[in-house]
Amino acid sequence: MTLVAFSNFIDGAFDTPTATFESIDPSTGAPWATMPAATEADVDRAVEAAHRTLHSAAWASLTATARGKLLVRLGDLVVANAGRLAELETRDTGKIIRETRAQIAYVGDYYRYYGGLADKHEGSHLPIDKADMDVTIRREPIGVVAAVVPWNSQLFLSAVKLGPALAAGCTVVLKASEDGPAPLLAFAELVHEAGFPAGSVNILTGFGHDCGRRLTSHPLVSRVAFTGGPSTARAIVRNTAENLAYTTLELGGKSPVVVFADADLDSAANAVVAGIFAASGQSCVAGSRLLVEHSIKAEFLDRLKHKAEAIKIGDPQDPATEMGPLATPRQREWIENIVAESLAKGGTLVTGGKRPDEHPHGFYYAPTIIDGEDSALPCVREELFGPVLSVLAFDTEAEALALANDTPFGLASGVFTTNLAKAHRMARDIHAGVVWVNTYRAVSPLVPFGGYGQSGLGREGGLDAIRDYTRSKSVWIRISDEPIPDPFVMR
Ligand SMILES: NC(=O)C1=CN([C@@H]2O[C@H](COP(=O)(O)OP(=O)(O)OC[C@H]3O[C@@H](n4cnc5c(N)ncnc54)[C@H](O)[C@@H]3O)[C@@H](O)[C@H]2O)C=CC1
Ligand SMILES: CN(C=O)/C=C(\CC(=O)O)C(=O)O
Repeated sequence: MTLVAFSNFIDGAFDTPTATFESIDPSTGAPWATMPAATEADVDRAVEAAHRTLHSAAWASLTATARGKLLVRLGDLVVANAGRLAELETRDTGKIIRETRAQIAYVGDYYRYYGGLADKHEGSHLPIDKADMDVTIRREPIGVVAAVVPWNSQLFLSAVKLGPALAAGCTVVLKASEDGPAPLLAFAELVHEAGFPAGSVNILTGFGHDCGRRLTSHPLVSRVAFTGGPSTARAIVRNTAENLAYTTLELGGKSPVVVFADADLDSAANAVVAGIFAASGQSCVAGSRLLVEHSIKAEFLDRLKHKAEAIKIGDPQDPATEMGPLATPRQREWIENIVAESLAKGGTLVTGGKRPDEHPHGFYYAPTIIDGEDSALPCVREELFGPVLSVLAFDTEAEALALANDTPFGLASGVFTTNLAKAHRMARDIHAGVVWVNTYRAVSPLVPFGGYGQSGLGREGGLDAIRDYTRSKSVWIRISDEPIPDPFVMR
């Protein structure tokens, strides 16, 4: 079978790669494409192009309004090409087509949102406490941005970086994950078609230890926007010791979903399924810890077991499929090891815990529920990034809250109750960047997103994200005609 060949997009052109690697279709386990493995020299060319463009007359002459229009155009192109990009993402990552189509069509709204904001983030004029001075604060683009993303939801996770970065007037080098990079390399064609000047957006893929390391430590990079795992985040922070780049980190989670006895249990069960089995659990916000009130535990687990066992597992390109494979064999082995260890240490398997017999090829893993009853079990502590739900029970609201916060992570959470006061108390007291009440896994370009603790640093989405791609310049203008008084004291 002929493999489809992809290229890096550097300085406005698609390169002939010097090194390549094969990309595997997770639903078959067979290679289907060759991807460029960006070398350190490729990274240098991309960063130099971004830096040159940032300081070019062409970029400087693009007003914020004009940049905004380019972003809106890019959003429109993403929507128009959502079907094609979705097929590529599904092929390269195994994420089901139902989800990739819908998610990518919505990604268009992220570019439109930041396009609209491009000429609305303003500097300020200060009511300065000195009569002979006039002080304004300019907000200037921070510089060249290195955006580094993982393999799940790559178009989405790129949009929350590229959108505010370009709106702020930065130029960007975006590194797609070495796992499933096809949709981002195809997205580069749309950047080109939208009319962004050569060098303003560069997109490449390669491995973390050389391409990622060089990019995030490059002396011409001023800003790193990273999404990925906590151990990679530590490596990135060490890399940025070289360039002192301002860095934001969107990391993993072990998000609790708290179901009280007074909840609408049908709705809660659907939300729990959405939280842990959608995207085969490969979501940073996966609701991987179910905390359920003791009095309804048996009934609720029974509902979940039936729903989990009814999930249609299959070809991710089939619109009827509800759960596809995991993205990589490495991911599946990690999950299998943690599940085996958790069962050996006393966890009770409610359902799943194995590769589905009817899918011997590809990296499939069955929807799995483990009744924990011990919050020290590895499946309760570790982020699995897979379709594995751990269940713990509580008797009181205080106990539910303590369990919810019993994790070094703090990305997302869900609370299911019909008691408004209880919902507000839980929303106030849960240590997480997002609390969903009577819903789960809802996102919007308008809403900031990010974690507490080991789940990261900084926020993406929403108005304030643009600010993180700017830095302030304070301009002091003396407006007195009198000569400067005593030169030996601070003004
Ligand atoms: N908070 C959020 O918004 C999200 C967080 N994630 C997290 O991402 C993780 C899963 O994705 P993976 O691809 O396995 O993550 P990963 O951390 O292994 O890789 C992420 C990216 O970092 C690059 N990288 C690896 N080593 C590097 C280095 N030394 N220097 C620079 N770059 C390097 C990789 O090539 C890839 O592009 C999970 O922990 C998940 O929770 C995933 C999606 C969203
Ligand atoms: C990051 N996110 C919300 O802002 C949710 C995602 C993206 C991801 O995990 O990659 C999701 O649930 O898929």
